[in-house]
Amino acid sequence: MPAFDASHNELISAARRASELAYAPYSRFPVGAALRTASGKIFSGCNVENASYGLSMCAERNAIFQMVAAGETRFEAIVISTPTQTVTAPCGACRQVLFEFGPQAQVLCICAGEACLETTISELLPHAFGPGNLTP
Ligand SMILES: O=c1ccn([C@H]2C[C@H](O)[C@@H](CO)O2)c(=O)[nH]1
Ligand SMILES: [Zn+2]
Repeated sequence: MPAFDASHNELISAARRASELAYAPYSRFPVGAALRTASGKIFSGCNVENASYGLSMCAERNAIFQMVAAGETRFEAIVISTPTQTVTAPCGACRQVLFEFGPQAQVLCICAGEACLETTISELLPHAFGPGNLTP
């Protein structure tokens, strides 16, 4: 079954809710992310910026870190939500971190407009470097 069939509505609501909690006073670009783990749990995150701009953290990585801190290391699907007219796909740093914990994961990017992007980590990060490369 495709990863977005069963509970995509729940993930979409969680990602939208998360974007409302974004701390983005500098970019004014709120992002929310919500992922579903292999065990069926949902974790979400928003972007959290800082006056020292470079310390800002993306929504996607915050959602991943919530998952890991709760004892899970595998996710199957992630929704990324922005209140814009065009969709936002994860940045390069997030693609790398997403690959670590969900190399087969489905990715759905949604926005306030009609546009959406349904893709995969492997499509977003082809020929990825990952844990498998470290084993001889
Ligand atoms: O996929 C993305 C792209 C950007 N941001 C955040 C980082 C920064 O706080 C703001 C503008 O880049 O949006 C995310 O959270 N996820
Ligand atoms: Zn990012």
